[in-house]
Amino acid sequence: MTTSRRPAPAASPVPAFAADPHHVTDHLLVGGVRKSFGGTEVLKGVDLTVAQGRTTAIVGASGSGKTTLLRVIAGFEAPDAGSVCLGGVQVAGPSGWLPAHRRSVGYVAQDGALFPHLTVGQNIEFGLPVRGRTAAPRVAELLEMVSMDPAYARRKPSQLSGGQQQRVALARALARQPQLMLLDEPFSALDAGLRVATRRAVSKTLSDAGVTTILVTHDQAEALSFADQVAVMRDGRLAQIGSPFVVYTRPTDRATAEFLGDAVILEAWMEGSLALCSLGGIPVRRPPVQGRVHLMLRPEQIRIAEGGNIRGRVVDTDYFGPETTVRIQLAPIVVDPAGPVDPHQPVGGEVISIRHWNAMLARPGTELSLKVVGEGVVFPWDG
Ligand SMILES: Nc1ncnc2c1ncn2[C@@H]1O[C@H](COP(=O)(O)OP(=O)(O)OP(=O)(O)O)[C@@H](O)[C@H]1O
Repeated sequence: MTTSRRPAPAASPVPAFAADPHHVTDHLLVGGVRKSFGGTEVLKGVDLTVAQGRTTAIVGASGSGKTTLLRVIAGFEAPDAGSVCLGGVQVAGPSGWLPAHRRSVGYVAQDGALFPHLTVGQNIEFGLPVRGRTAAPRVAELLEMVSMDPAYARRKPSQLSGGQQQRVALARALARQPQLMLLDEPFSALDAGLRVATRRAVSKTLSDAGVTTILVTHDQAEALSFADQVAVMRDGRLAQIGSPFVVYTRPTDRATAEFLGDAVILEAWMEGSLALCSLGGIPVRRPPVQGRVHLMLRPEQIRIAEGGNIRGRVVDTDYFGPETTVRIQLAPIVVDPAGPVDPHQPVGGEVISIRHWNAMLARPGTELSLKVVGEGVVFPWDG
């Protein structure tokens, strides 16, 4: 997130027009959007579709272009190329431009950006058609929606914590009853417990109201739990778009796999639909290549199991309360010296990380047997 961003000039007075009628259930269509700042291309051709009333999380490393994309959708920046359609109307692009205030879009910035001279109540009223006493019940309702006591309405933003300010910013955005809500890391200032509770409350409020929502976040777990669809942004492009389950279990490349959570990555030899590696033959659905590959499994797919046919020894552990990360060195694979020589035979010995609930079970040096559940994903070998 950068701080000094000026609103985009109205690109042209050309009126917005109705787009392709086949896309009526798609609330938001972003097509081929490019945006540069001072010769640096920040968005390099972004395509994104969000269905009416659904929630998309855009996740990606700092500086990958998430906020810029949100600002283009909101109308605070004009794209250099490509288009944005909202509810079948082109609001940015070669054939139309609608300024931000006419897009029925709510936007909650990373820093909340409340008006410091107004009270909390007046900040929220800003989005309401009524003011003062008439607005009070609705202000109270909106504060409750973001888990705040209505008594806060009389305070100034400077008398609130960062997390409370963020929740007031959400309430102010909700007051306008936008059809599309853009949330730029709105929960990042909240502590862990409040963060989960506020996220649930906001998600429920928005989905009950049928508001299409886009959430930008750094937090992979937040993206996976909040959204119907996750879009992974990397270096100005969306590297993968899919359901949380699909992007987590079937990432399209190694960088996406590692960004979305812990991954066990092993050298393997792909033969048909089996990846042969130090963990045995792991089934892979629709492998993109044969031969030498990187195999990816999630740590929770590797279980400590009595009688499991993979042997390993605990190297060390990291205790996290409900679970412990256990680093295990896989046993070297013993090859029959009298048997045929197979150059693709795995050799074992790699160190992998798995998770286990019982920290006591996994003291360093303990010998364990393991088994793998489910399928792996493979990526072409890149050395
Ligand atoms: N108005 C601007 N002028 C110049 N450069 C900008 C402007 N807005 C964004 N950038 C640059 O574009 C790049 C992407 O910024 P952006 O804020 O979109 O990333 P982000 O993925 O949201 O990052 P973060 O997660 O840290 O907020 C950064 O290098 C940033 O410095």
